[in-house]
Amino acid sequence: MTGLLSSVPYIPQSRVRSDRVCFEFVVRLRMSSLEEPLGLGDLPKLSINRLERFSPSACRASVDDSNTNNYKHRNGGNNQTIFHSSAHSWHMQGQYTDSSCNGVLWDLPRFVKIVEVGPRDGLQNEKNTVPTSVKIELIHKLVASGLSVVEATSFVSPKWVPQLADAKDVVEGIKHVPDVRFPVLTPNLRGFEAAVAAGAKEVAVFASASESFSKSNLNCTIKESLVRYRDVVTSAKIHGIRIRGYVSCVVGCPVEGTIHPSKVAYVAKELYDMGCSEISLGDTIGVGTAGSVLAMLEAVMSFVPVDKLAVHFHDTYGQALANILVSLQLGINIVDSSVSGLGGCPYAKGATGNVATEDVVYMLHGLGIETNVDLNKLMDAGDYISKHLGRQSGSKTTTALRKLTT
Ligand SMILES: CC(C)(COP(=O)([O-])OP(=O)([O-])OC[C@H]1O[C@@H](n2cnc3c(N)ncnc32)[C@H](O)[C@@H]1OP(=O)([O-])[O-])[C@@H](O)C(=O)NCCC(=O)NCCSC(=O)C[C@@](C)(O)CC(=O)[O-]
Repeated sequence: MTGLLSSVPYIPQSRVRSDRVCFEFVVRLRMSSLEEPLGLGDLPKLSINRLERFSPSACRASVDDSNTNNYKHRNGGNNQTIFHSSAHSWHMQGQYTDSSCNGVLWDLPRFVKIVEVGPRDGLQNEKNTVPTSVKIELIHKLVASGLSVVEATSFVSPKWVPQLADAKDVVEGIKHVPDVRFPVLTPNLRGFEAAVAAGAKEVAVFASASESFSKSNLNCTIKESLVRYRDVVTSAKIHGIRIRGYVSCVVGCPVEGTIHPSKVAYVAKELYDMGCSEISLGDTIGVGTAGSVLAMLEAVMSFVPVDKLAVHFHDTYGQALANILVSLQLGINIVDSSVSGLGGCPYAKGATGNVATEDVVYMLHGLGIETNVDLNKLMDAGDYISKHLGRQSGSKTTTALRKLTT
């Protein structure tokens, strides 16, 4: 038993509670000795869903000096204010009160990398196929706003996702754009090879923590998908191509309901161990809350370093920003989002769009966190695609700000 206990990972004491250690021990033990991930009934009844009270560590030094006066300096000057300066001071970017230092907001990252998934996740679910030229123009506008990673399209079966059947042409239309990363989704080696042939320099594979969702999204079991992805990763390494791994249904599945954190940890660890450089955790149907997301992240963080994790929230229940905030507090600094809140998965009925990038940027800038994104230009990109789709932006920030300025 002592030998087994030594395999429990070191956990900083400030973040330890005995039930968490026990939980991690059981997960690790199970993962090291069994091929299958844990089932819901496998674990002793642990109170992992109770919110752990982290002892607030010292606030970031930058919080002390963050206010609207120095925000311009901290943010490179591209987002000082986006309104007429006379009124609406509550909207000022980067505004703090002293409460940010009293332990309510602590340990937030200084910079968050936003992975814009609108052109892929956003458009894959549209009823009417968006013309290639519109997709390319949208990507250019997103890049112009300062976004440095834009997931462009998918090399999946056009029978499964006809909306993205023009993947090759989209990649062709953006490949001259410098200094921006354009990952594309690949479900198998065939998709990977097509992506590379088209000129893609970065790909993403997507597994699921739910067996049912894996079947409906990829037509294979979780295990089979991981075998496929091992081939993709091997090939990606040969080509020197960076590869991201997604885990879908990290909190809930449209068929299975609640997904246990250990199942998510299992798939995330497999993807990380095979060589994915970043693991994006997707709440595909947007059912997570800060409580369930915290439990899930803690389980995953026992196996994957926090700086390799990204979060990907759909906003079906309006919880996405709260979930992002709790993720930031745990140390995650990569956030996926979709311009205008576009999106949804064709194989996840009822799921609405991703959290709107505009709303994420508004929140992050309000917290004094840098993104290098210009909110005005981002809203222009959102207006462009919303106009094309013939509907209002799904971003609350855009809706509110447009009301102020028109
Ligand atoms: C995996 C497959 C292909 C299996 O599909 P299958 O039907 O089991 O496999 P298959 O090998 O029989 O192939 C079916 C047909 O597709 C072709 N095919 C096969 N592979 C490719 C390829 N790469 N590119 C182009 N064509 C391909 C293949 O050649 C064949 O054509 P046919 O012979 O009938 O004419 C299919 O299930 C598929 O494409 N699934 C993708 C579904 C998808 O894109 N879902 C949305 C993305 S995931 C998501 O949104 C979640 C995420 C990532 O955002 C995170 C979150 O929100 O939580």
